[in-house]
Amino acid sequence: MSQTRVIFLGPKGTYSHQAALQQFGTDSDVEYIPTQSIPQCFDELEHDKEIAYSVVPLENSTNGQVVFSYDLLRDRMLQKDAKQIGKRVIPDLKVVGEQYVSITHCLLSAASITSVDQLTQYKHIKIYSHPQVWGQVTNYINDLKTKCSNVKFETIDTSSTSGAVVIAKEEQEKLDPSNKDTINLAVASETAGHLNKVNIVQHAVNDKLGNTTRFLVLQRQEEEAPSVKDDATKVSLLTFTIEQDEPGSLVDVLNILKDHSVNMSSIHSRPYNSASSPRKWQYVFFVEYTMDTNKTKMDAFYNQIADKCFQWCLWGTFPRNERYYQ
Ligand SMILES: O=C(O)C(=O)C[C@]1(C(=O)O)C=C[C@@H](O)C=C1
Repeated sequence: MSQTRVIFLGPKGTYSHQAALQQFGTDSDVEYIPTQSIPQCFDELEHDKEIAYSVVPLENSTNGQVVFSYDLLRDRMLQKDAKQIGKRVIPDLKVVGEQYVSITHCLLSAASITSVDQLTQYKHIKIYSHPQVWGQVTNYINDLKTKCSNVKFETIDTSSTSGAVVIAKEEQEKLDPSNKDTINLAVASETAGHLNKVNIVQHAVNDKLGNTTRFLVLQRQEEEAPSVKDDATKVSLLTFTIEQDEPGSLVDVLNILKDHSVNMSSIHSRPYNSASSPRKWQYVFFVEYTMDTNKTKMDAFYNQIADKCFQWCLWGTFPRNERYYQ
């Protein structure tokens, strides 16, 4: 049986890897292929027909949008050569699922320390992690700085959390084991720590318990989406732009959801600057909503959306993750 190839932000041991495993399981007919960056998770799925799915982070319960992913969706709706039918953009990718991963960050070290108290003996502490993490461990890092007030601190962005463990370990192994000048640490999952055989200096360092990241499962538009139970609650993700100088133009769009008893679950925006417009600062809006497809007249709903938008794109209608919401 041919393997289902799934790409995710690697290396193995990232929270994205965990999300992919939650979605597709550990059967031998699934091949998990790590990528170097979130943009690659979009590009490779679009261009490599051997890849079936991609799993990307979208938002975190502590520090909100993973803007890297939002901007990749935004840019695809706005790109000049996007396939368009009237005002509707038809993207090359669609959303077919979601996963929620409990994010429990650990402080990891390749040096032979096992307690934060031992950090005060160093002159320079370098901590590596994915930029989305810093907003989830702000208080923890500040407390560490207070505890090690005479130590120089440096936080360094990496392409992923488990990638941070690999780099911190490589940097630490360049130093003499007796060195007490610099120590290289990482903030990542316990799994990433075990995979890279490094010490867990401290468990659960995220500021908020229940810290969760939501991931989207992407597929190429033309592929057949996985089957969905008829009674499943379905979520839709819609992006759109409006004539922003028309007062009430955003409300006009949101009123369409209200008029059709569509329940909006989230709204976000991301700025963009269109060279073709005299306006310097515009927004793409992202709304997610659940609807009872037996009650909502879908054609009328989307025709009215089209009337009120400048451009719009339906990224997918996919099953709500029942395990997370039960
Ligand atoms: O670096 C990882 O482990 C990822 O899966 C990326 C990512 C993110 O971009 O938000 C996912 C979950 C965490 O919030 C931290 C990083």
